Amino acid sequence: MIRQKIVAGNWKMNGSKESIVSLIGGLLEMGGSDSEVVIAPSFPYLSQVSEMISDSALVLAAQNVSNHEQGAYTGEVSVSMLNDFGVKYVLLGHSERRSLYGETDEQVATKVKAVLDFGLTPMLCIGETLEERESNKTFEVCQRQLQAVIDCVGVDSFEQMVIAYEPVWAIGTGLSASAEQAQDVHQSIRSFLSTLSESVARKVQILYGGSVKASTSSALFEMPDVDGALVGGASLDAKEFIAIVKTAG
Ligand SMILES: O=C(CO)COP(=O)(O)O
Repeated sequence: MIRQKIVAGNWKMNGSKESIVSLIGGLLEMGGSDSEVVIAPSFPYLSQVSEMISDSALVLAAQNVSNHEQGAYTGEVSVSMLNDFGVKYVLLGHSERRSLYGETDEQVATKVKAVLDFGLTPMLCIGETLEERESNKTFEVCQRQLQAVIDCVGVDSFEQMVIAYEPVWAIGTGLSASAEQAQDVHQSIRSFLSTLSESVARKVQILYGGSVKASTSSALFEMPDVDGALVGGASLDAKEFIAIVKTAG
């Protein structure tokens, strides 16, 4: 089964009206790619970015969403609002949301459901902390985070989702997992899913995230179960991000 690679840039809480013009300008010079190239700006810039990329192959993502449809939820943003701006993917369960804003596995699962119900695509982030890795709990943690979503939406829904494995110790630290470490976890995620659904396990794209740079991405992309990358810091530099996209082929 050939799975298309996805290279996604999570801009996190970075950028301004002005800086985005030059970042997108740089990305628009990239030319064609066999991979799907995705960018996730902060909410206030979705409109601006959506307009700037409308004639390109770049795909829009959001970094979070509410699990409610509408109403008295001050400060929240609904899936239908994201849909208005042509968003395709929604990052959910990013470790920064889990650790800094207390999102639980169950809350993440209800957000996944809201996104799926509207026909957009969740990009579900999972991954272990350094402490969990050192106590050999990497897979247990990933499986628990996946299971909460499976319990809520069923395993078949994973055909309409993307998984991003992001070990917390590799995020923003400059210390990427090695290609072999990533492959190891991606393979165990896929084999766990295959016990529930062969077809989901074959189809679901599993991205790696955590200090991805152009100098490390080609080794990662050569791994059979690594279907792309979720890039943080390096996605704020058009040249570096394009270089990563190029290594995906
Ligand atoms: O969290 C990440 C992407 O969602 C990874 O961030 P860095 O690439 O900056 O480590």
